[in-house]
Amino acid sequence: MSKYVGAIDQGTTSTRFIVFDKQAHIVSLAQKEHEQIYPRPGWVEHNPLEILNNSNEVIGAALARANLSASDLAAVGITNQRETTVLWDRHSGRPLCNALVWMDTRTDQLVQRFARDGGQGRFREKTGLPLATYFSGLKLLWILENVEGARRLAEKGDALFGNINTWMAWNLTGGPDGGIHVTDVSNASRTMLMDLQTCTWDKEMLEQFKIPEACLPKIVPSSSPYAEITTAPLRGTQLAGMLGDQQAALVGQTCFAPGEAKNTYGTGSFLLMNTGTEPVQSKAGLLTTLAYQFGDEKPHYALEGAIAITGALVQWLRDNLHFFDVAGQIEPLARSVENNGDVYLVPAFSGLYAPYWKDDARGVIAGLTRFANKAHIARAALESTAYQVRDVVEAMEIDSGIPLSSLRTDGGMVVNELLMQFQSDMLKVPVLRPKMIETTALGSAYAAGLAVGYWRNIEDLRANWGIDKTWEPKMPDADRDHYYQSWKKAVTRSFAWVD
Ligand SMILES: Nc1ncnc2c1ncn2[C@@H]1O[C@H](COP(=O)(O)OP(=O)(O)O)[C@@H](O)[C@H]1O
Ligand SMILES: O=P(O)(O)OC[C@H](O)CO
Repeated sequence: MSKYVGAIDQGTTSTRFIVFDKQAHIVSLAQKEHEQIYPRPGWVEHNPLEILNNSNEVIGAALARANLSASDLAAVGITNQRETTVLWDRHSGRPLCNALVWMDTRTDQLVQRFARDGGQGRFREKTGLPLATYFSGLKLLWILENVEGARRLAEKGDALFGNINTWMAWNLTGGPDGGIHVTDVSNASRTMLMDLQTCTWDKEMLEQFKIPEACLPKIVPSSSPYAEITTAPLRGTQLAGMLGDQQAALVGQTCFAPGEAKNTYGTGSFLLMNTGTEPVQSKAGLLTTLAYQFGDEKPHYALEGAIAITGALVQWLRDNLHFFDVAGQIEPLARSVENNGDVYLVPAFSGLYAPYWKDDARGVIAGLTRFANKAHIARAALESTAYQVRDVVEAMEIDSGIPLSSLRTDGGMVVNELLMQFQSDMLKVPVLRPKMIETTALGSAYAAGLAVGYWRNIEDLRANWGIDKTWEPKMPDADRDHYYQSWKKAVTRSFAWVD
């Protein structure tokens, strides 16, 4: 048996390759950011070929760094930014256009069209998702309607649809020369085209959205020996795991029991609670989603509070307003003032996701006075993450009937101690940061490792989890209430901006 397992973590901002050992320690890691393309307000694109090149680069770099070769890996898993949509020519392997990123809002007209035709309730019951610009089905429809030749090729099966996991798997396993065209249940559940109960493409949804089945991948479990990788530098390794990144973090945090939950703080933030082997419909604005399916076991479901913009707001302060040069500098800047100076920043850049689902909301800064300065805005930006997480925690408590007793966290923002303390204060529960915060990559490594017997069962995985640091709530109730009520007021100011 080889010594390690590898994970390709293709996120919104960057691509990582991480090699893990059996105790879930990182043996090697390489990472590279890719370009964010903003052709118009509300549009966000990635170049799928750049992502592919970066992925090959980081795989090569991580292996070289630890002096490893493909034969040292028992298996490889993929985890990915979800919903982001690619359509490519199956003969040339070239994408027909840039990938439409999950936070892109260009499908707002399509959303309105289908909302007018009714169906919202029925779509939600089948797919677990509200009609919104977020999901892949309408992004694919937009490409079919707007990119020349796309529909003709897709109907003949000459153009293939995939989220980033599918795009990567196809390329890793041969591309035009026999690459597998598959997606796992967790990713498929974000297209709005899959029936949650049967885990198959839903004929009625395909018909409604006019999506030709010929371009769709086969839906497979999240953990299974899919195929051998045929391209260097991983040639000969089994591709055996595939999970949307937020579901992967749930697995990486070993939230296998109903009621167990985690929150990942990255570009956006995503709180997922395992609800067991039956889907639970949300009444409070959450998504019902596939969590994972290991081999031929029953799939597990989750309730999800998806927040579009959290870490992306830090990037926006860095790149668009030039407040600082690197993301980590937001913490000393925000700490340089005593509090937010009554400033609230609602980052509704892509509308508001859970629990509001307002496509027509846009960002606002509320409460500005002559007193407010750059540091107050930075502090308000960090705080907006914690308020948004409280919004989805409250919804989760309504839907699950389970009060949150503590929050397991991970993702790029959890190094920010000011944020972690404020989060604990806003939720009035302890916030836990595990020793391993690369839980997204770890989750897909777990899926791949389980498929080939590298780990025997989920008990092996649970044994690897441990806490690095805990933050306890210490803010007086009156202050907590003041902050959160002001936030709720600011949120209403962002509504109904787009006509
Ligand atoms: N010290 C920090 N404080 C606040 N935000 C941070 C900090 N360091 C990184 N970030 C944010 O974390 C995000 C990156 O997290 P990551 O989990 O790698 O994201 P993704 O998986 O979405 O690509 C970026 O949006 C960045 O702005
Ligand atoms: O790449 P991340 O970590 O920002 O995650 C993006 C989500 O998968 C979008 O649904």
